[in-house]
Amino acid sequence: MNLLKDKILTDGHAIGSNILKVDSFLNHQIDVKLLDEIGKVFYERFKEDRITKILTIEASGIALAVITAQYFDNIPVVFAKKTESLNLDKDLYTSEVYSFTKNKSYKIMVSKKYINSTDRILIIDDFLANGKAILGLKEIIDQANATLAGAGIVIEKGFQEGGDIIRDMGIKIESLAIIDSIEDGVVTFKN
Ligand SMILES: O=P(O)(O)OC[C@H]1O[C@H](OP(=O)(O)OP(=O)(O)O)[C@H](O)[C@@H]1O
Ligand SMILES: O=c1[nH]c(=O)c2nc[nH]c2[nH]1
Repeated sequence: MNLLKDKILTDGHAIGSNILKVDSFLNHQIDVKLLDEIGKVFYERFKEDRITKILTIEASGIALAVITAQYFDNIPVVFAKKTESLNLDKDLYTSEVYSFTKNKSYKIMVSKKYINSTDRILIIDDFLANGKAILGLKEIIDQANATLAGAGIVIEKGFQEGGDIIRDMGIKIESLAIIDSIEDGVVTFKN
């Protein structure tokens, strides 16, 4: 997606050779127009997949999931929670995710009320790095006997292992920008 790649080149910043900082438009301050264009592209890539629900993980995936859902006739968005709270149901699907950016593992939780066996789920997230977030969400989808129809990712870091792991599992992934490398502050793309 050229609009996205141009935005990464103009407004993204490398932190070392592993982290891309895109917090001015994607995961802290949000460029709503860009997100809207991203939502349209995800719809084009998954419109034949009979998606019934979008699943993401808090926090960064939520805005993307909501804007994308509007193009799928306002299907529900469910986001996995990372912290226990009094207003969270007790009957939960859970799994464990290691966060690459936070360097720690946490439990993710989804109420059993919100995913069921007839659902065909589209996972939406801002980044794919080592694939832990997608794998954790897949585990929850599997527990619910629902179907994982695919994953829409805004930025895949192609130099980390997640993309290969997920594709080798036969899961459809659509990444709108795939980064080949980040070297001396310069970002190059694969796609
Ligand atoms: O492929 P992975 O190695 O799982 O990396 C991708 C995940 O990492 C980031 O989440 P983070 O833990 O930084 O939380 P955030 O959504 O609050 O930014 C990002 O939002 C993805 O969910
Ligand atoms: O803002 C981010 N930049 C990254 O490089 C990254 N990798 C996983 N999650 C990420 N989030």
